[in-house]
Amino acid sequence: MLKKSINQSKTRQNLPQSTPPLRRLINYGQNYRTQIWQATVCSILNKIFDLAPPALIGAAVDVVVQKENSLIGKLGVTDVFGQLVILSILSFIIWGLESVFEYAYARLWRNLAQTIQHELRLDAYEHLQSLELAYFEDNSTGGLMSILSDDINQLERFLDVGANEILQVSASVLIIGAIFFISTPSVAWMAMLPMPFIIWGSFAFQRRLAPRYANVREKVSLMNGQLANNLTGITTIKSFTAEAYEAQRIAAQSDAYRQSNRHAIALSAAFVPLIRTFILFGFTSIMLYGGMEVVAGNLAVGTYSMLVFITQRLLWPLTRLGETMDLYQRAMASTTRVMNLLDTPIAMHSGDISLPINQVQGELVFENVSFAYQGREPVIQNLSLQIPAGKTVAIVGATGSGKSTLVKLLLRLYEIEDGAISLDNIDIRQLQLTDLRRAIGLVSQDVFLFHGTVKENIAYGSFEATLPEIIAAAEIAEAHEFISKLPQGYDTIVGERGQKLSGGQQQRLALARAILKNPPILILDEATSAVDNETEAAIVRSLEKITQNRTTIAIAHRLSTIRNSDCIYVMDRGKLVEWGTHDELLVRDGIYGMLWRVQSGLK
Ligand SMILES: Nc1ncnc2c1ncn2[C@@H]1O[C@H](COP(=O)(O)OP(=O)(O)OP(=O)(O)O)[C@@H](O)[C@H]1O
Repeated sequence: MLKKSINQSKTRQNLPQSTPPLRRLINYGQNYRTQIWQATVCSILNKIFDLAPPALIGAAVDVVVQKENSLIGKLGVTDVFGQLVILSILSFIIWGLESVFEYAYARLWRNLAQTIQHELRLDAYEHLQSLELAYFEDNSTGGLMSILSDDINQLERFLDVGANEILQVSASVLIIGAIFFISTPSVAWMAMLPMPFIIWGSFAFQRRLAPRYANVREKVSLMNGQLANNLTGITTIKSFTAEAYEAQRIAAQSDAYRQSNRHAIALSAAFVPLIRTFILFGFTSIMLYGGMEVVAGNLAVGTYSMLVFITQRLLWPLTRLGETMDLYQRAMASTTRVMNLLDTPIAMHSGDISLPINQVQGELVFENVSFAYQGREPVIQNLSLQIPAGKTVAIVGATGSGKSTLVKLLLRLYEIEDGAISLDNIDIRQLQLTDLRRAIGLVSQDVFLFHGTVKENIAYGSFEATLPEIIAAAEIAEAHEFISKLPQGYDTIVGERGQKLSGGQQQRLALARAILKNPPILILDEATSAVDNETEAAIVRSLEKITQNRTTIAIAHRLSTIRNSDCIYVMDRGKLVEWGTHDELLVRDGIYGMLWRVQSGLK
């Protein structure tokens, strides 16, 4: 299924963002052309059979008034009862077919709506996952959530009923218009008179409603952003007793949403009454003029009653156009947002060179690397560093000096501006992204645990791992003991973001996760900062075994944990200022020497 949707997104062409949303949607839906045609045919056939009863009523009146001279009578059945029997049989057939096609179109449209919303959500999610981190920094989680859920649901609602409604109203107008012009050309123009006004009115409404609904979607997104942020930060809200303040902020966002909806409702509610006025004009004209024509003997009674019925069938459904238009406009506002997401270009492209994990040696070279976050001062400047395969190096330096940024550049979470980073002499931009990232195990400063069990969280990324392997990794990370004491051991649920565990416990699970991944390159970014000194010492001891013959980069503020590294690099404001072993750096007596003295209490 995943593969299918990837292929589907490949077959559609990217249209410019200025393209009308409906065209963008049709372009997206080209893979469903067959289903759309089938559903369209069923909708139209259903409408045709739905329009037949007025003709039957007209024929029945014709039979009882004209008797053997009726239309059916002229076909050869002179007996009135026989004529009525024929009409009854016809009614059965017509109503039966109408029901069959109603079932068919409802099933087809509704399933199509489900399929398109499912595929669109998957496509949008997969695309979102491929976007670079900077995109997520510029867009709120809540806002993106509202695109993936609300906006896509809005589209589903329109496809569910709206598309059929538009088709059937159009079919009614065409069929009934044709009947009118064929049967009674003299009064046909009267029934058609309101049409140009209705069409003009609909377009005028659409134009004015579109920006109002775009505004509604924008406000929903802002409100969801705020809600998601507050739910994530609920502990902070409580600890700062900011509940009233936050409730007020949500009230303001919710009110802005309400106001934007009011603005849209003010216009959309006026649509139906306005259309009704036009319709009334057409309906009463037919009734008056047609009636007078019957009295004058220019029009048959049967034709007259059919005309009155059919005018009503033609014009009244147009009042429903208001609701459909509403659904349509909302859906188009949502389509624009979903399509904009789908058309956001992927800035980070994978290279072509494959480097299977079992062939990685682990030699890393940074060569004159420079980097700045978007719109910020440079964070890394002209930095060069070489890590031989299998060695352990440490990076230390003041907070904000760019250590974590270096790791993000190595993982290609951001693209460097200048210079080059290579793994085993291959520029990482030429490597397949998945191969590069599979080769690296990262325990980052901010641990993220998923809602699920301890076991699942350790095995995240190593989905095939067996329980003994998971336990072995947990033992190295000094996590086995506390896990065993949890109520359900390895099956204990950790809660969203791991909130049912302490900071140190979360960190050890993340460490176990990286150890289980068994990558040729291991990066420990403050991996033990949240555990006590004793546990940290135990972890460092067990890590010493597993970091042998594995390229390891350790970032740490507590220098005692990295003193045995093969080389220690000291960073200061984006540059490497000192490097060497622990002893060499102490002799040098620079920044490292000073930091060491402070931490070991010598000064
Ligand atoms: N996503 C980002 N967008 C903009 N600026 C950023 C971003 N991430 C980090 N920075 C900035 O880049 C600089 C380096 O950050 P980095 O996280 O690399 O420092 P660090 O040395 O790892 O610090 P610490 O020891 O506190 O973890 C900081 O000034 C920070 O404000």
